[in-house]
Amino acid sequence: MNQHFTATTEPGDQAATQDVVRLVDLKRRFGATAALDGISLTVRKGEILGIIGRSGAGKSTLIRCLNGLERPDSGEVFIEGREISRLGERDLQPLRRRIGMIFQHFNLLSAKTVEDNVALPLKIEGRPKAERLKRAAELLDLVGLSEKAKAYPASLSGGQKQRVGIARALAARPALLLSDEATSALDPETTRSILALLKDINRRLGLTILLITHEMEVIRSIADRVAVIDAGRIVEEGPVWSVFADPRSEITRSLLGAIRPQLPPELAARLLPAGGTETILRVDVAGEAARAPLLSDLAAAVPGAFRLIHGGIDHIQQQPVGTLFLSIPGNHASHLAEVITFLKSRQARVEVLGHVADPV
Ligand SMILES: Nc1ncnc2c1ncn2[C@@H]1O[C@H](COP(=O)(O)OP(=O)(O)OP(=O)(O)O)[C@@H](O)[C@H]1O
Repeated sequence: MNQHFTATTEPGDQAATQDVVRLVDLKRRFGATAALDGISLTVRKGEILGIIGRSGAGKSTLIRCLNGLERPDSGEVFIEGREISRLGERDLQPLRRRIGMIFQHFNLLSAKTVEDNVALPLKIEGRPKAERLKRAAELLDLVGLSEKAKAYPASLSGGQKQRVGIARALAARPALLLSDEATSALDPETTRSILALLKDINRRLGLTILLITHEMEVIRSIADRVAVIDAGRIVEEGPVWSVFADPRSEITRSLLGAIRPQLPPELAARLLPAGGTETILRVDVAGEAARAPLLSDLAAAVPGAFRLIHGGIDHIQQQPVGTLFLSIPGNHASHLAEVITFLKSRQARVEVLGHVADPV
């Protein structure tokens, strides 16, 4: 497994007791398929952890192990420090309430009003009606839907339905909000507003969120850390900005796909494997390397022209992350080697993409 940073918590220390979820070497097979093949992972209090993987990677099996609907063949599932994977139904029920869930298709009850949907978890807990209605009103205010309290789900837009879903998931004051592809059925603008709401609730209430998704854009918008799973294993894990800046596994690169900066197609089509009069470099920078005046320093350090032909610096989690595409004119191996050595000395990652016959 590629580890972008090492865990700093030791069992028993203060930070470890702050873990809302801890999975230890979780395994679950279905016949010949290893749906979970040794997953170890923690969700720390107050953080947003994203789990991303392609279809069949093991995400649903992981969720079912978390809420006790599936028993792992081996390994442990701790929720707020309590191991749940061998508990019976009766002991599981109160622990399940510690996890609020939101779903792709909202799962609202169509015959109940918005406020009754939101209050449902409290009704199941046997809370008095006055308390349920007060809490539902507070939560509808939190998600910006107070005026819809008496409406029925059918009269709401997808985004409004998901806001109701979020309010309902929070009703019983869970320790963890588990979002299972919660924006996958929404258009991009509604997705942005739901993600902004989740981030806002995370900041204001310190709510811990586990986001399960197959979309990197979702991870990029709000997650603090990301774990990439494939074939039941974690193939890469780290702070979102660092995984975006330096994806180590092929699966992560492929999931990043179009949201990783690329050379424009018309330029990419002109690339030759050898020869040509200019060399095209891809230069990836992040963190300190992206804050430094890299290009002016390059110009000062290595005589000879270069041109910036595409790219720029973006920000993920307040960290600069960027990709610059440079054209190095002339076909002098020693000059090119000097440019590359300089860029690498500044912690940039450099890739020779190819050569072009005519100036870009
Ligand atoms: N009950 C089951 N019986 C047999 N095979 C199963 C069962 N549940 C899951 N699997 C297999 O385990 C693997 C992981 O499935 P899982 O549903 O956890 O993946 P996923 O990442 O949630 O996929 P998707 O995004 O498509 O929902 C898949 O190969 C799947 O076919």
